[in-house]
Amino acid sequence: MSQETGPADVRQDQDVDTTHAVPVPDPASTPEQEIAIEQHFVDRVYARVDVLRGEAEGNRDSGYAHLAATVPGARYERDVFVYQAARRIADLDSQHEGLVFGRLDFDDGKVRHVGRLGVRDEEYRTLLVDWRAPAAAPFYRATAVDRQEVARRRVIRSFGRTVEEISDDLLNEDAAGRLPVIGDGALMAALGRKRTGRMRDIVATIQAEQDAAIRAPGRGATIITGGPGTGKTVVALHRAAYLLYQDRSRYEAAGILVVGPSAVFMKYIGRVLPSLGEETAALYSLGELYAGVEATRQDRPEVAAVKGGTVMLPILRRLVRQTPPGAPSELRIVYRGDVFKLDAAELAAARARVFEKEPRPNLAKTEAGRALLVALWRKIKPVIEDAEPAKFSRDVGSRGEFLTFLDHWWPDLDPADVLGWGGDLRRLASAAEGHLKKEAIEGVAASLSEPDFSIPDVALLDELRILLGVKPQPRGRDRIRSWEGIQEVSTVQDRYYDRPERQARDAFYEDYAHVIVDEAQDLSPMQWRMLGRRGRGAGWTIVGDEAQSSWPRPRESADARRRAVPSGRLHEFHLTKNYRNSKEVFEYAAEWAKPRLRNIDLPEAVRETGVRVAEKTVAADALLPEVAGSVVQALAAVEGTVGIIAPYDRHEELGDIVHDGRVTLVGPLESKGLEWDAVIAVDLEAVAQSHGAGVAYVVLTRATQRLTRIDIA
Ligand SMILES: Nc1ncnc2c1ncn2[C@@H]1O[C@H](COP(=O)(O)OP(=O)(O)OP(=O)(O)O)[C@@H](O)[C@H]1O
Repeated sequence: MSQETGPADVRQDQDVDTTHAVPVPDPASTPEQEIAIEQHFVDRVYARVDVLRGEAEGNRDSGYAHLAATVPGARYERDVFVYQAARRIADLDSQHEGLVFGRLDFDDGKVRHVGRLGVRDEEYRTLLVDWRAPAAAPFYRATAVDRQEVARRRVIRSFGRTVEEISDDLLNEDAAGRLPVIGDGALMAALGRKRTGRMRDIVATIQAEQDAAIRAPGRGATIITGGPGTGKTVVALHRAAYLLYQDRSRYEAAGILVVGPSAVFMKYIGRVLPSLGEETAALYSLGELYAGVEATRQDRPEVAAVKGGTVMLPILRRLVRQTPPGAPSELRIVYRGDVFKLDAAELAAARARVFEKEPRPNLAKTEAGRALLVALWRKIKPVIEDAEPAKFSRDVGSRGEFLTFLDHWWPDLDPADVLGWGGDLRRLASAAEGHLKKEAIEGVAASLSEPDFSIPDVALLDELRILLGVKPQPRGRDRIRSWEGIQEVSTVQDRYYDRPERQARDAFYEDYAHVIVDEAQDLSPMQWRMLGRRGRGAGWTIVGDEAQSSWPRPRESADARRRAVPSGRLHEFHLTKNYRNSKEVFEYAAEWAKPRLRNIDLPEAVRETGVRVAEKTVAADALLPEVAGSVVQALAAVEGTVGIIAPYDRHEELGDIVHDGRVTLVGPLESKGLEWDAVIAVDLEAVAQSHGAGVAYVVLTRATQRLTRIDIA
């Protein structure tokens, strides 16, 4: 299928009529009657979608392309089906979230329904407007002050194909006698729902300030800031879906990269885009952006602070130039009856000459062979006066023993091996001389000698890939699927949740059209460099909250960010309402954080629960029973998830109490971006001491309903 016949054909714009007729409303109608009215409409949409699905299934077998080219109108059918229905309906069905979720009643009596995708009726008139279309904007933007001719906004909540609930918002008071108003606020209902451990889309309740950020232009850099729980993550994901809708051919062909802090976080957000009917973005955590590595280990904060800094650049450059372990220290050859040798110092000098010509060792093998021959020639020439350089080079340069020596002396280097050299204290000390203090060298060497890579190591590996000149691996076919027909639909879910499939492109792919960075305040300069490489020509969406930062040198990071993100137009948005925490939880967190964090950006929490934060202090040996008891209480008090956030050195001790599927135990850094209905925050002062007050503030702002803080006496 060609991109040209893509979604632009099925976009609904303001210049076409996107409203449709409905029975005249009865202001005295009951909730049940109103639900029945919406159910009737929802049934009609699904019936239409089923027809399209059936037709497409038939068409697939009888030569789709041919049909599309010859039958008038068939192109439209094909587009609707292949680009929208086939890709999305299976997802939407299995999400149990309604295809139709919104309705606008205008002052003139016309009605527009808004849904997860656009659907037209038999006569190609709009039945349902895609939420991303301009015609859907009033659903999110209209307010009592700026009504945009909207009299009533209705949120329709369904389970699968069944309408369950309606919630109305009357914007035009004068319409009260004409329109029924049902329900009490879709937003509050959504915020109060139990959490399942997977982030949900917010398509039915996007707020106006969020909508503006979602619909910002794709090019240039969009910066979204806001305190905890203001919806930065969820907005960034809706933005990805919006960009795909806006310019599908561009964003699908070149790709959108979404980067978040940890694998746990990527799993948490992994369902949002499919539930919006999109699954072609590549979702990577910072520990996964080097192909073949899935780092989840955190370094100790002081080690991470060194590894993430640009101080690593000169150190890596020196490391790359070191003699590889196991390289021979002497070259001997026999030429015309005489023995000639290059000793360790001469070999080192030859190595240095190679680097003068080509700094990337993996691209310098020919140069390395040449340097050895030149060094040998300098010895041979005075001894064998009639020797000819060209003949000498040919003879010696093609000998098996010479080539074998070259292979050992100048092996192809793998970034993982070279980074591993840093685990050798002597080697690292030599590379880091003049750049790092002794304790820092020892800490980094100890961490690099671990058997697995840590998250900060991934940016170092990526830097080494460039410094070494690693040849690009044959990339194979991009894992973007071609969506030629209906077969694709049956396994969308299976494949999506199969981890590698959320990574629609390989980790080294560098030509993204858009890069979305979440929790950007935590990116180290080395991580910015790694991301910058992947989005040289991209638009960027950068989302974060400085107060929640765990990176100790924000200026250095800001500088690296400026270099990574191409200069261009800047679009800035600031979100002001906290939708996650109850007022009680957030006020507690804010009071704790205010004296400890500068320039803190405090949003307003919109929801009250009446449940105050519980504080307990226990002796160290009583920690386990206290946490266990709090977990039991929390499980009884909330319907959804319970999170224990504890310093890493407590995990072994506390691991035993995690039996219930609703309970998770995470470290402070993994809690970033996540949320639970109830949170048990263990030893907050220790968290603040080792990771900084910003991370402790993160811990305090993860609970939607209940927070228990357990300190150690
Ligand atoms: N308009 C909305 N309608 C319903 N729920 C919303 C809305 N906006 C945000 N939420 C919910 O609020 C919670 C917080 O959102 P999100 O995680 O995106 O915030 P954040 O700003 O990234 O938070 P943090 O910086 O603390 O990690 C989520 O459960 C999200 O679904």
